[in-house]
Amino acid sequence: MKTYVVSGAASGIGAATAGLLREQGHRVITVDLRDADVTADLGTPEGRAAAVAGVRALTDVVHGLVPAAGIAGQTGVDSQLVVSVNYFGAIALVTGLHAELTAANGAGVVLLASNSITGMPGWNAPVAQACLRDDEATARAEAAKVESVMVYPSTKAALAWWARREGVKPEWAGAGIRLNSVAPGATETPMVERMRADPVFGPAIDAYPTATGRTTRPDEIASAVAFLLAAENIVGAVLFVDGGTDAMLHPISPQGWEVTDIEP
Ligand SMILES: NC(=O)c1ccc[n+]([C@@H]2O[C@H](COP(=O)([O-])OP(=O)(O)OC[C@H]3O[C@@H](n4cnc5c(N)ncnc54)[C@H](O)[C@@H]3O)[C@@H](O)[C@H]2O)c1
Repeated sequence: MKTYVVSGAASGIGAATAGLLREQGHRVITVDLRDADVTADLGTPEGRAAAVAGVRALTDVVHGLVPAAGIAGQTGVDSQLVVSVNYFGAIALVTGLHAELTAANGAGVVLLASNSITGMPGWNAPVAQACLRDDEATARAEAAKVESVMVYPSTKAALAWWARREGVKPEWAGAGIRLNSVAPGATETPMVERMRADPVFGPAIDAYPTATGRTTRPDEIASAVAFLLAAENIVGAVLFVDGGTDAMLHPISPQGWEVTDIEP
């Protein structure tokens, strides 16, 4: 039995992930605004500190961490809150639990990115850059200039890039901690229901093509997360789970080479 920490576990993908890990016989410590072992607001520095302290009070060892708490960018949602919850709330859990992850001697971390990182190419770069400099004040200031819908993919691109950049460093890979990301497409959770109800951006949700002809179920994301948690030699991967949307829109791998480069 391993001990996993899942944030955002009160709903959607986090709930499905916590459920699957429990079914597999593991202990799961949940973190959320509500209905969780550790109740904390990951949108504030105080809340993040309380979340880390709350988890530490329950365990000395964390075999895997899934920071799934997040909010969508949509009409009426504060762009700055999207930055603070989605990026800084997730990274604070990972860095704050470094000692407990190291103690596992082979831990996995799976960040929740999004296929919007390639599906919405106009996302705001200054926000992502400030996130990656760990500069929350600038990231929030840049976010305040744009619609939250374009800030959302910035935070998700920054998460995926952080896992690739940091994942190969001695303090993570050398400590046996594998950092990876899952990039879901539209997944049938309360978040996507709220986005569909958005009068401006709602229609876009179901406008993206999929090769499978359907959106993704939360349990399908949970399976991919559980796979990456257990995959012992995968580092810095960005695993798209989106029915083929990314492959259809962009015949370019995350490594930067084009599929046409290797075709005869
Ligand atoms: N559903 C999708 O289509 C989709 C697609 C790509 C990525 N994602 C990502 O997957 C993750 C889970 O999304 P979901 O669809 O399950 O959403 P959801 O709204 O169903 O669940 C999100 C959870 O995060 C929690 N949360 C929100 N703000 C918080 C805060 N400040 N502090 C602590 N907890 C907080 C909520 O209480 C909720 O339980 C998110 O990071 C989201 O961006 C979702």
